Amino acid sequence: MANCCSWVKRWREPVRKVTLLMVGLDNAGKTATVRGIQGESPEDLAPTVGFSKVDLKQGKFEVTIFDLGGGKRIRGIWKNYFAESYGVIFVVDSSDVGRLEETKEVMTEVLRHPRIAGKPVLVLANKQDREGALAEVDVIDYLSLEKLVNENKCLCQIEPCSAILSNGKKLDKPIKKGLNWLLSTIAKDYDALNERVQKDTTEQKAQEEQEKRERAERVKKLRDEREQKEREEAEREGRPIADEEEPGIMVNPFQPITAVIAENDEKQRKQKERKKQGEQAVENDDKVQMKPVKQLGLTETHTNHQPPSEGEILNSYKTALTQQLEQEEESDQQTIDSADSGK
Ligand SMILES: Nc1nc2c(ncn2[C@@H]2O[C@H](COP(=O)(O)OP(=O)(O)OP(=O)(O)O)[C@@H](O)[C@H]2O)c(=O)[nH]1
Ligand SMILES: [Mg+2]
Repeated sequence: MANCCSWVKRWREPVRKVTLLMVGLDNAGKTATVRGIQGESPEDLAPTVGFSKVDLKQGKFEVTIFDLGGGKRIRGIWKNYFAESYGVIFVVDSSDVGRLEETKEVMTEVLRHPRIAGKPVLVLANKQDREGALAEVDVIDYLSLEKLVNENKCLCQIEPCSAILSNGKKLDKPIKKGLNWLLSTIAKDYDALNERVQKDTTEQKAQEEQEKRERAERVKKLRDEREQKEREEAEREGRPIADEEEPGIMVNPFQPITAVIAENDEKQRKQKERKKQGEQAVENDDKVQMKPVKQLGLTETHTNHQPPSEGEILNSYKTALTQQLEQEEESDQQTIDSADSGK
């Protein structure tokens, strides 16, 4: 009867969405672990550049696991995933004693982060199949794990395991046990965790938006300053202001300089030709009828449409190049932003 009641209770439980973070140093075995959880063989692994996202169903849970790259240069993006995580899986290479100090530093930083502290943590002491791998107690000792989780009020379980032993059909038992512990711990405190996740993610989004706005303003300010400087320089040197120049000599910033020079040479040649034809026309007109210069407007027109000097060409090329660099800088920044936000 009791069994029946608990089955009904479980059956009536709503489906819960849970996001988990898989972190740890590079080469610890995170991707191998995730592959096993997915029911795949942990073969042909390559270092994770950025992150990979895995969705799976575990009983009443719809689980999303973010397998984050552990390389030194990638660790900076981890914090972008803290807000939305309900729990953490920290994978440790128990056979690499030389990196346990680094592991400890990284783990300390993660657990004491305000968006992680207080959340449940599963530590997988991986690569137990390797000779010389540290036993569970030694890993706890090396990492001062008890102190660390107590200080940060994280519920914690450690499982000695071997991700490599999962084989498509069967997940390494300790990993399975650990995952079950993590999900049931989250389930017990789901409402509070969920509320915290919603609040933290909203705050993080607002913060990201604010940073984006500030960055856009900084870029705009830089551009305005540059344009102002260019205007002043142009005024001082008595040459036309860049954006008021004839659009014909505006250079396509994606062309090589040789193509730009050739294009401008061609323009100059055509202008010279037009000028010559114009002069001939005037001469012919003169023969027929003398017209006042003002009416012809020839002198004025020629002054305005004189072929650009080499300096002007170089200047316009410089402007175009600066604009291109600025665009590249902006798009670089956007690439960094999207890598940062990771999604
Ligand atoms: N012997 C042994 N090797 C393992 C085990 N788990 C992973 N490996 C190996 O360790 C190497 C790194 O595994 P990954 O899963 O790619 O490591 P990772 O933590 O995802 O590394 P990054 O993506 O660089 O952060 C691979 O060659 C795996 O085959 C294990 O339990 N035992
Ligand atoms: Mg990986």
